[in-house]
Amino acid sequence: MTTEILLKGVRPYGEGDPVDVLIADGEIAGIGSPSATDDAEVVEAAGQVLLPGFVDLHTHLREPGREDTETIATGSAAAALGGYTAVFAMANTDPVADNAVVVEHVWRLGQAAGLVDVHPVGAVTVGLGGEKLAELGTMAASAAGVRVFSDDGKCVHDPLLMRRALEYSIALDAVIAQHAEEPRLTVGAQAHEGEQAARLGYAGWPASAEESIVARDCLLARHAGARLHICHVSTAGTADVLAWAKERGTRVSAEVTPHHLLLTDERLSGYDPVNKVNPPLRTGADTERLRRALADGVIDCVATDHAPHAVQDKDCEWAAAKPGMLGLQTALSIVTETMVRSGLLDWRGVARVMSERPAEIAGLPDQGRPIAVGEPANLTLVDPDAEWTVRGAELASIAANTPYEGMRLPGAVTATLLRGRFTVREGKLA
Ligand SMILES: NC(=O)N[C@@H](CC(=O)O)C(=O)O
Ligand SMILES: [Zn+2]
Ligand SMILES: [Zn+2]
Repeated sequence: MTTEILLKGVRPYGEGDPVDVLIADGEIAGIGSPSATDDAEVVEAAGQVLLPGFVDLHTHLREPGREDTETIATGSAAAALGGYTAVFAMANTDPVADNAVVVEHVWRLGQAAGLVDVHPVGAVTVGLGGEKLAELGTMAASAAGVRVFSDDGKCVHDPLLMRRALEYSIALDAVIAQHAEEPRLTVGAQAHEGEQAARLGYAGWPASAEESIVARDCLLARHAGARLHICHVSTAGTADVLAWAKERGTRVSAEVTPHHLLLTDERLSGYDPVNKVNPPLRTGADTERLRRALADGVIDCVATDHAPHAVQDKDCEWAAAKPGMLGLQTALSIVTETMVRSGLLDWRGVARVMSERPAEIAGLPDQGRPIAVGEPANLTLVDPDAEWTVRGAELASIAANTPYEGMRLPGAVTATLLRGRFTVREGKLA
């Protein structure tokens, strides 16, 4: 038998009076004033909020291929420190995760690291080439049990191929996650198409390049009766399209990143490529609409799009820099800032958008579960009153490309439990 853990004085979902929560054998064994054995590990957690462990549908762990920027072990550490108990690792590695061998490799490395369940996302097309469907069936049947497929980084822009992928996904009970970017509309694009890009002289990435693909794919998914997930929604217009599609019963879900909830293209005046990301930072009106869409369920969940990059790929001229920013260790704080402090979500709502909905979308039976006796102890403890200052060099990722460098942020993850075992304790890896 494993040692029991007693979390003292926590508030599940930030609601009601403080209770003690007993964890034994990987499960929640008691809530209220349960009695623990003498050798139980007691954690004084007065005032802290207990949430189901976070689930990230969108992360880039860079292994295999770019282990100089992140590995599955270092990315797992960043995830656990960020309160995550499961993450989905995108397929745009080198080699691409477009076959059973690569996805099984990623799954096994994640289990060996043991800090978070790393679920590989399988590529939709061979080599992310957008020309030929990958073997979705063998990836689904592999030890990794892939249920989320995406060419993220690239858009599956051929409508016939997208239609076939959606049709094929039904039999696998899988979901196709689309990076919505019509490539013909974003040739050479460097920034959100608008006043700011015009002022800085950057080729623009128009909102319609995202919205047109989202609308098209909602129609394709509805026609096929398949499940579609939209990656990193970045525009107000996409929220409108999603609201319309959901109203008419389309099986579509969507995620928004913390950075698209907080940051705008006004940041680009500093010419610092740390702010370069795909899709680009949009306008204040977009962030406002995205926050409301997340609060009212038009957007289902938060996903980090954690995208580590090497110094030489970021510390260079804007046009040559790679798009993407770190996100795993700052997500909870950005959500606290944009959604909780603003009054748009309570902690019950945070549990929904950071744990329950992503677990449902990906079909994970043991994640995003209620905080109740007999449920698996995949849990996150949050200090809602804590503040901390972001230092890229201190984050667990190998890369340090955080856009929040030096910012003071609210909300801190103090502990994470995976199947009843601490992966993080007192804010540090256990
Ligand atoms: N978001 C990004 O700007 N970059 C991602 C790819 C992606 O999510 O499209 C990456 O892999 O670096
Ligand atoms: Zn993408
Ligand atoms: Zn991505």
